Amino acid sequence: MIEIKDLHKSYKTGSNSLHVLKGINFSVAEGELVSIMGSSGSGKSTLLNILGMLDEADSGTYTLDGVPIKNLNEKIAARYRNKFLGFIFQSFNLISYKSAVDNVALPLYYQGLKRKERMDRAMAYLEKVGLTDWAQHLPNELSGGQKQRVAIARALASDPKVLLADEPTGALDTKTSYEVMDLIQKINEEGRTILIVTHEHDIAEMTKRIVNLKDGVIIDDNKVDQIKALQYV
Ligand SMILES: Nc1ncnc2c1ncn2[C@@H]1O[C@H](COP(=O)(O)OP(=O)(O)OP(=O)(O)O)[C@@H](O)[C@H]1O
Repeated sequence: MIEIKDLHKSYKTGSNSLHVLKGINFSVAEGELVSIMGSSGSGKSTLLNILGMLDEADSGTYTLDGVPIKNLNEKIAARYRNKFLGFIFQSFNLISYKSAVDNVALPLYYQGLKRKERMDRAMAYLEKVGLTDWAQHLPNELSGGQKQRVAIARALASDPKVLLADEPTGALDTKTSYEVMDLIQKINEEGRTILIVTHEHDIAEMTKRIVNLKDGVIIDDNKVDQIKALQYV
């Protein structure tokens, strides 16, 4: 589903250049649930932004569902992004003056769906995340966990092949974080490929594979089952 080879990325600030990704190689098969871990500044968000086609690498290759992502014009890139990728953010990024159902339905408007179809689909995804009764509420009437559920429903509504989540539990308390991760696991079990950036070990251990970044390189990449088995040796 995802294949990246020898990816490099630097940021230029004035006369300085900061080499953030220094030759990243990894692939993610369809249906995987992967977390990307690493300390602050290790390049996690930079990598996720490139995977999300929100930014481009300086060199290396990125192939998404067999399609090389490079030098696509903005229109084609946007179409690919909408078709293949769904995004979940730490701060939910809901539109404050729109109800839960309208937030979920909004991306479907840009896909050209008619109002009734948008609303039916948005309600179906709200039901999936357990928020049918909250459809008409505004974001500020919802708890953090509920807001993230709305954001997950919105990400799913356009039926992307891959979900990319940047610290999806970063703004939530522990109990709510686990509930959101339970939902993410359920969505993954239905076959959706999911990548999560997190700096929390217990959250990463609720995925199936942990990729560890340090100073712009992958220092280890292991299945969670194997990590857990080793903890008991
Ligand atoms: N647009 C930018 N311009 C300049 N430097 C940047 C830019 N974005 C990120 N950086 C720098 O690149 C490095 C990696 O940032 P990145 O956000 O990818 O790290 P991270 O692992 O996600 O960190 P955190 O856990 O704190 O979010 C940091 O030193 C950061 O300051």
